[in-house]
Amino acid sequence: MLANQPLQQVWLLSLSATYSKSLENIRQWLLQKKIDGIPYEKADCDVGIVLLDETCLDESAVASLKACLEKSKHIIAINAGEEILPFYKAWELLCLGIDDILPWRYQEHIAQIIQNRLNRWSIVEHTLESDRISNQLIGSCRKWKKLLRQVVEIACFSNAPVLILGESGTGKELVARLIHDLDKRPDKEDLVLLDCSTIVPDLFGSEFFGHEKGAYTNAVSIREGAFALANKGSLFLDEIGELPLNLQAALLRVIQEGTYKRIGSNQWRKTRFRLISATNRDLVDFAEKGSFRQDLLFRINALTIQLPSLAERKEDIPALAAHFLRQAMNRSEVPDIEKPVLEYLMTREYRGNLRELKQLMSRIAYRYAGTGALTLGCLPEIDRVTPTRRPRDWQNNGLRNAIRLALANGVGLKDIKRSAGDIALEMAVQMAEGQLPVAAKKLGVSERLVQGWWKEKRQD
Ligand SMILES: Nc1ncnc2c1ncn2[C@@H]1O[C@H](COP(=O)(O)OP(=O)(O)OP(=O)(O)O)[C@@H](O)[C@H]1O
Repeated sequence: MLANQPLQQVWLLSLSATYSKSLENIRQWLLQKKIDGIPYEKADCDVGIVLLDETCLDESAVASLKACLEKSKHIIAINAGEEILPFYKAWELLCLGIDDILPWRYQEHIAQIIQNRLNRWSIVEHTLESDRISNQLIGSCRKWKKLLRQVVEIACFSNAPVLILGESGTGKELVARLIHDLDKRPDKEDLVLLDCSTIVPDLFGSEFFGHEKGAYTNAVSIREGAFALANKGSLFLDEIGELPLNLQAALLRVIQEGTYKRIGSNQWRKTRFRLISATNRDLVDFAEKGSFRQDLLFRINALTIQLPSLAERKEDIPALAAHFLRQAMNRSEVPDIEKPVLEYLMTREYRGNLRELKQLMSRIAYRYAGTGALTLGCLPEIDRVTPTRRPRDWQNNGLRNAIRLALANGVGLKDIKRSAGDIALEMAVQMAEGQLPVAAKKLGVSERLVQGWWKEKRQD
């Protein structure tokens, strides 16, 4: 039974030296409560319980917390102080990635809350290791793993409508299918998929509601619509942002009440499905401009999942490339990908995200000569970076998106310049395999500058 398997280990840490005594008391107390996994004290395990008080959130405490977050999948903070944490401090902790902040004052509930959280996370972690996920949803970067945890938790523990956001080709349909597959309803039926961008307006009613015989000239027999077909299962409305305004109103009632009438019938019918919607549009902006109904938006996004673009998870490109190559070659063993090809794959722009990488890998597979590693020669003409294309294109290579995101988050020009410089230095050193003079040459700067930067970085 998954639920009975504890997470591997739970460790405890005090962020304040003055709290080490209280930490020991709390540890003893948790031990008495026989919570699974406690007491391990290694700092590189699944769950951390961090003891803090409101006075100890200084720079060094935040740095320790960040280090803990690097090592653990989940962190619960126990606030041992007398006072409730001020909102801005609690918010700071949540933004850092802390899962929950429990006030020690509510001691009678803490053990049960921790145990419940551990049980839930245990199920999530074991599900993440299943073949269904590890063989089909490739990626191991922190951002992707965190997102998958969120998806699994939603799928296993909630029936609320889910809205999946993300650029085209980021895996929205794949995630929708995963949510349906992991849904634990005992009487679960099928997933019904409707692409809202392809529905002909005249057929909209029939597609969603179904029709009676004779309802239209061509309605020669009864037709079940998507609401009936999705009963007890899930309804996936892909590209929901493309649904015309007049058609959005018709969706409201069935989503809210679970009742609908077939076209040409006066009889109310019941349906019960999990609604999953997806879009690459900014629906909040659409709603503000009046092209998407605000009330529909509230109903479809009880839970929101934001998928990262491929540019935001570059570390996953080698694993994804190998996965798509395996699919394209239709075999489990695939050739090694030579370093220059990997470098090309890592630095290239992917406007179509994972779908574009997938297509590229099938083009590369097609050119593979059948033996040895994949070399640059396997790149089709169309994918080759020519010197004339490079200068014009390099800025589009995710940089514009990154700057847009930085500005939207209030990051100023000074920090943008510093970060861009740091990244350029880091990459050049990486590409030069640690040889600082070579990196300096690549960057067109003095060796002294690179050495100075390197020294500073190592001190950090
Ligand atoms: N994490 C992943 N691991 C492996 N394959 C993936 C992953 N994410 C997406 N893919 C593959 O990438 C392709 C695009 O994914 P999908 O169709 O789910 O994207 P989408 O966001 O729904 O696209 P669109 O918005 O254009 O409909 C599919 O072939 C899918 O199998």
